[in-house]
Amino acid sequence: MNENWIAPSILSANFAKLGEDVDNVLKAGADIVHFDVMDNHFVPNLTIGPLVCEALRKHGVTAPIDVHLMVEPVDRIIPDFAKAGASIITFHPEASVHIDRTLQLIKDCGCKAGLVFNPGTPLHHLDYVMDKLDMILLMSVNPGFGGQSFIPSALDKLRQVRKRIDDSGFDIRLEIDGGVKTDNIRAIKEAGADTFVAGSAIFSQPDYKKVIDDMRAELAKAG
Ligand SMILES: O=C(CO)[C@@H](O)[C@H](O)COP(=O)(O)O
Ligand SMILES: [Fe+2]
Repeated sequence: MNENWIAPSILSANFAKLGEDVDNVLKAGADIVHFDVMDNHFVPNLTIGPLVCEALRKHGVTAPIDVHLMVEPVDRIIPDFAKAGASIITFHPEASVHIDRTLQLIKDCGCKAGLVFNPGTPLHHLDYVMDKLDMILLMSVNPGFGGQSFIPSALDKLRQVRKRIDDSGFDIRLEIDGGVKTDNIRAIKEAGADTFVAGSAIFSQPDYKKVIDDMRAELAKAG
């Protein structure tokens, strides 16, 4: 796999032809599929669940599926997503009463596990669980919708988390989600991210390959 993962958010894909759209974005060079799950309770929007994840697997999608849970409570739905073919499952600490238990549940189900931080969520939730994390996802918009603008304070937060990961010595991906575009991806990489969710930036364009190639070219310039 590439060192930098491009993760198209299928929230901005065409749901009327989702399998085909996911095939096309993977063919265009995407590394993983970012799968946004919203419950109209934890966030003000309603999207897709395990049945759609399973349908993508049955359709033939073999790339990792990165399930971003924006639901509360989280534990009940985790085994269903694992059975449906999820590879990575991330959740927000506000949505779980026992984050260590939820992380362990994800791992016991055979998936990689991660925590998601909203722009205003402090990082202390990382304090005692670094050894259980495969991914840390920082939101650079408030969750619920695609197509929002990148919140600049996420860059400083990325730098802080990059240091925490490097100091820990654990192998943890650092993912950024919200408002990622060709013109800011380099600064985001330089702040420490290695996994880049992009929804509207990719799916709003007719040529997915051009956007992904342009993003990789920007990433290659990062110092
Ligand atoms: O989790 C979310 C929104 O809650 C994201 O994954 C968005 O879907 C990203 O979309 P863009 O900001 O890239 O359009
Ligand atoms: Fe997301």
